[in-house]
Amino acid sequence: MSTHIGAEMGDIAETVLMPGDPLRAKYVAENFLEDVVQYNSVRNAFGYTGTYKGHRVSVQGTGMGIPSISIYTNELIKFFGVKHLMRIGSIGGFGESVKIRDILIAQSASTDSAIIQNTFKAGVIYAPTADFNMLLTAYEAAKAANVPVKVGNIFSADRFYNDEIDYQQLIDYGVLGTEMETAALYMLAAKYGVQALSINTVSDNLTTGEALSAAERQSSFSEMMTVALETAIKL
Ligand SMILES: O=P(O)(O)O[C@H]1O[C@H](CO)[C@@H](O)[C@H]1O
Ligand SMILES: O=c1cc[nH]c(=O)[nH]1
Repeated sequence: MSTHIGAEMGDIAETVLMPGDPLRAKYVAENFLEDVVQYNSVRNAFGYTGTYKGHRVSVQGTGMGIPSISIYTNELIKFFGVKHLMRIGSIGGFGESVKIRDILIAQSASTDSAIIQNTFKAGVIYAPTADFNMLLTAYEAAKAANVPVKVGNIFSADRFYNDEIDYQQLIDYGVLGTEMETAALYMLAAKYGVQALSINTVSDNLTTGEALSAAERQSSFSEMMTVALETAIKL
């Protein structure tokens, strides 16, 4: 048992899917997993373990933002022995070439969060990076499922509402979209010697103003979950 996860060692699989929204964790458990056991309801950050095609997989809601995902990442690794952490998130796309419903796999994550400066000594700007084996496996799973997928740098923002940031500069430097967790996930996975990947469905586009309806969001997210689960069983 840890401060924010009311489970025992062994209750959580070595591979954990990590949506920000706890209700997305519930949706995955109810629609994609078999023999499901709910192991966490502390703060309504729902966590479940079940099987997918006979392989044990867990899914844990992480909440929004770097402070929140950092709590769950630390506890999953340190208290429950998790080895593969896979964010399944939503993301705002940048530029006209990033389409609604595209899946963006984060090869790396830039950030305006202070976690990098607070971790490394002055002068070092660490680059949080995906595990290559997980990334390659997920990319191949997306291609096999004929799902539109792009791989590259994303931006893990400290603020959802930010009218002071220069999004155009990020676009000019090839950043694909913005969410709020991946940089911390990758940095902490590296710190503890485990593997992490962030897979995100484009729910809206900050350049074009397009956005998915709630119903469209659900079916598009299902494609991401299939990619994530097909990846999980190959690790
Ligand atoms: O849909 P999730 O996984 O929560 O991810 C995105 O959505 C939230 C903001 O609405 C942030 O957590 C952001 O990263
Ligand atoms: O953090 C996020 C997630 C989805 N869309 C955004 O614009 N930002």
